[in-house]
Amino acid sequence: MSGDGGESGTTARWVEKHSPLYVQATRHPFICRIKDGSVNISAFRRWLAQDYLFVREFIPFIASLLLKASKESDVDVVLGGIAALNDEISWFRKEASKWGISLNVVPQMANLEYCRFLQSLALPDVNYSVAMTALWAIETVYHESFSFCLESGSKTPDELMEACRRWGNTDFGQYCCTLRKIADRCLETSSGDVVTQSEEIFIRVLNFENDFWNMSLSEL
Ligand SMILES: Cc1ncc(CNC=O)c(N)n1
Repeated sequence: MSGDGGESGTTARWVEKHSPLYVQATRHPFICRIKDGSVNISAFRRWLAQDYLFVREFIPFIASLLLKASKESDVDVVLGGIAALNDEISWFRKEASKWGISLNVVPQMANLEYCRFLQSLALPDVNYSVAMTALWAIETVYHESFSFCLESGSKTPDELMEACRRWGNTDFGQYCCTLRKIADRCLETSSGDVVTQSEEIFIRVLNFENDFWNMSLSEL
């Protein structure tokens, strides 16, 4: 991170300021149990089906960012994110069939609420900096969580490695780093009101991610 501004930008200050919440979202018991090999496979199966529904809702949200981006390089980055989702949707279908899971499930409350939040952020009047902060936070929580399961010494079960690599790999980490730089650049020239709104959105994303993991762990 050193030298790329990662320590000094607005987003880095927020991660520091809200670190208990950030750690809760990125080192959740669901993730820790994947990493130590003790995860209940039925929890993983529940997560997979629910996350597929989430990703379906994530597509219109990221498409809304494509419409709002004006800088050519931002358009390229967001377009890359959309292209990756195309591959991701195929992966969910393949993974579901491997596990014998139906993707035609009812969204649970935590998922419904998170998806409703995404829909509200996709509205045309939502500021670009606010929406970009959300995209950075959503992607970064997944990267930080799943890359943790790939660290040496992890006992991540073999059959879960593909999921962990999908969001934990260094290319995805690079994408998150690029999103962070875009968000920081936008926030630098945003009004105080927009900066405040963006920080609130960051906090809400962390809470939604935490609730999503809780939902995946809960016995139903
Ligand atoms: C709940 C949640 N948060 C973030 C991501 C990662 N983004 C796209 O895949 C995800 N799949 N699910």
